[in-house]
Amino acid sequence: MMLIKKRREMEALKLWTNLGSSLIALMAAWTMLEKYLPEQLRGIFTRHTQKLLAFLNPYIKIRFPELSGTSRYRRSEAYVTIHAYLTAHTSPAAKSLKASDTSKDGRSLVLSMDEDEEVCHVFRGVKVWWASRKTSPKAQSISLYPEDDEKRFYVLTFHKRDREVVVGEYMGHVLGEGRAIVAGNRQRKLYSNNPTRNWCGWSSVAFEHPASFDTLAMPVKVKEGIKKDLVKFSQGKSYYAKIGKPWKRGYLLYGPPGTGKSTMIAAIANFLNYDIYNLELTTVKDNSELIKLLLETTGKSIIVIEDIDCSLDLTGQRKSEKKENSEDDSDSDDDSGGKSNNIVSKSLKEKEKENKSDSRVTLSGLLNFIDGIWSACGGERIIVFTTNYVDKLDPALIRRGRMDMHIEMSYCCFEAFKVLAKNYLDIEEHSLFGRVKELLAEIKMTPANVAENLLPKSVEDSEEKCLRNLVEALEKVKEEEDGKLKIEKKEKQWQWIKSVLG
Ligand SMILES: Nc1ncnc2c1ncn2[C@@H]1O[C@H](COP(=O)(O)OP(=O)(O)OP(=O)(O)O)[C@@H](O)[C@H]1O
Ligand SMILES: [Mg+2]
Repeated sequence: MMLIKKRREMEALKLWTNLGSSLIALMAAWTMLEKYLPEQLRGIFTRHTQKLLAFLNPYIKIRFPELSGTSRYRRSEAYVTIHAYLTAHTSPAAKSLKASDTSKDGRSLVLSMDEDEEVCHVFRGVKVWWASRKTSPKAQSISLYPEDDEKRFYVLTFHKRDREVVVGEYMGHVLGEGRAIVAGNRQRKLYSNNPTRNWCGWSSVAFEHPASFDTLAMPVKVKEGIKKDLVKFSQGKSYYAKIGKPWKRGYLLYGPPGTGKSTMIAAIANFLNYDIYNLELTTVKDNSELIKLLLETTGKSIIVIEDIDCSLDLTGQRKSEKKENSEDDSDSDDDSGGKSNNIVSKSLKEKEKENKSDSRVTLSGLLNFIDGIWSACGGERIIVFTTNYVDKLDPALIRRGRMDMHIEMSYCCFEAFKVLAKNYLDIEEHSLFGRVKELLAEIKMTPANVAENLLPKSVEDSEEKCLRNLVEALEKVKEEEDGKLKIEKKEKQWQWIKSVLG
């Protein structure tokens, strides 16, 4: 694609535009005059004037307003995409530029076309002109935020004989490339649902977690399997459409605390370049609020419910207790029918949260959220549940098809330790590795614990020192466990003697 800007052509275009404007002025004068003309003459004259205008001006204009028609504050996707495309392609040609510091790293300047700047592009021999414009607020109106009242838009002008190429191929090219640029520049976000008194919705911060699959300590085979599954999913738009399934996938991550479940979520988000919506179920009022939150999420995102086993009390028992407390507090969204409402049997953590939660979200509401009709809106979403107690979850919640992948995050094995040693100490081999391997085969230590022992505690700490710290910690755990085993053995022997002696 060639980029050129020819003054003469622009001037010719302006001439046509000016001519058009003069005719429009004439039309305006005519509108005033036509009141005084007889009815029959009025129609004829108007028709002919419009034909003359179309004949004299062979150019077609398409306007792309910044704000979409449906919402005053929502930027139109077409405008954003075109802006990205023009910013990438226009800067060398345009003479009047606007600088902003919104590049992804926040360090370099981004130059884009300034308002009232125009550029000419040639696409497959067809010339088009892009102009950046804005309309200012009416002089009489007073606004606290005058900038908000300015309406920006792009205007695309082309000859009517090129209409087919421009509207079809050229716009396809601009939107396709623009979307790719927007995706590449996108600052990913971490959303959380923070209800205030009158408002329930998502608030966001920039997502900057550095975790990746390379830094994740777990067996390579498992990691590769997950990566392949994610790639297949993210490229599966047409496949999902073909098999008639909403384009989403459920992951259940389970395992003891400190085995990397949350870290895995961050690694997935970084791997796929997705946003994260961290859903705190205990603050969701009821099932309809849950659906509302779902509908507000965008595609290319991961919806996370951490510690699903203690996020909510959905037990039938509690439900009836609640009803006793407030008879008229019936939940119209609770359409669970005969379905079991026992998501989990109560855990300690869950009991702790019990008093804090005013949520009336039910299991059926949650199932509806995961794969009801609404769940198909938006597409390209991954839903992740994490739990420390997978056995306590209701099988309906985690059955295949809902939670497609069940991934166990477990204690640190030697393979996982090697990843941590590479990350934390930048070493791949050491004489102490053999001892670490022996110990890890015998005792259970979480990756979080291993990582903490490997972390240098001062600038003087060498790799050797950190590895020794780990070996000492592992040996200490082994001693404790051996001691416990001895006591248990003695206890059993004592019980046996007691039973023999009667
Ligand atoms: N598999 C792992 N690979 C790399 N680092 C890990 C891994 N597991 C734990 N860590 C380290 O331990 C810290 C805690 O891990 P993380 O929060 O991911 O655990 P978790 O399984 O989510 O725990 P919880 O069940 O308590 O939420 C992380 O910040 C990370 O540094
Ligand atoms: Mg966690």
